[in-house]
Amino acid sequence: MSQQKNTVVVALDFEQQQAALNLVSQLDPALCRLKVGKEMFTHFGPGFVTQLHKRGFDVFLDLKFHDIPNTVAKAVKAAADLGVWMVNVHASGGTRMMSAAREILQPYGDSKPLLIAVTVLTSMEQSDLTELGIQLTPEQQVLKLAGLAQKAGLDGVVCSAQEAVLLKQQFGQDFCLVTPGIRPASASQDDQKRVMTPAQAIAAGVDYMVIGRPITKAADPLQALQAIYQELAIR
Ligand SMILES: O=c1ccn([C@@H]2O[C@H](COP(=O)(O)O)[C@@H](O)[C@H]2O)c(=O)[nH]1
Repeated sequence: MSQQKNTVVVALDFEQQQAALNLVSQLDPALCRLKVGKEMFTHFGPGFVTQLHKRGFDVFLDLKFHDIPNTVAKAVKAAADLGVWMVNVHASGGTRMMSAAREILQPYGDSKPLLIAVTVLTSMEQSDLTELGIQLTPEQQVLKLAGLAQKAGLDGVVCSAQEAVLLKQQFGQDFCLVTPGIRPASASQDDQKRVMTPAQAIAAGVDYMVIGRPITKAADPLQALQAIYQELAIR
């Protein structure tokens, strides 16, 4: 288990910018990274990301781009120009789309963001795939999409921690696994389906755990984050 990594990425999903900044002011860039998703980016735009950067945080821009290759590549370039630490696209956009996203980042060299592909959303279970006409289990579908992401040269995938052991075996330790759907044992599952506790996720080998509501809706968010690290016994 890594003693160094800043493994928790706090998902900032707030309607009010000030509410998010109030939480951020309690946090430390040495303790966690931050994720900005569709809700806050649609409300507050790149300026919100810049504010987080000015406070010293690494930002995962979780916009899950899914479009034609040219459009996705240009959007990924815009994210790189914004200076984000991590950006993502949907693996179901296909290998050509993912390759275009990777290629446009090449001129950024060492300063390019990690480029990650979303496999099967952690809110989805077998019946959701069946409804879409996909005859594979979530694990099989994740494996298939992760294979496409690796072939396209991406840095890793968003998946459930439930798939982590298999993915690390299949694609190697350097293939980065980013896992939402993390729930401390006492927390509500909310709309997540494929969940694991923080300790289970780390034991399974995930690199970064995305955690939102169990921290952001807690009466004392900093205490909730610290309790997660205590559970992992790495802080
Ligand atoms: O498969 C996915 C991909 C992204 N997410 C995002 O992660 C957070 C999870 O928040 P919680 O409050 O901890 O459920 C949220 O921003 C999602 O958009 C995901 O959950 N699953």
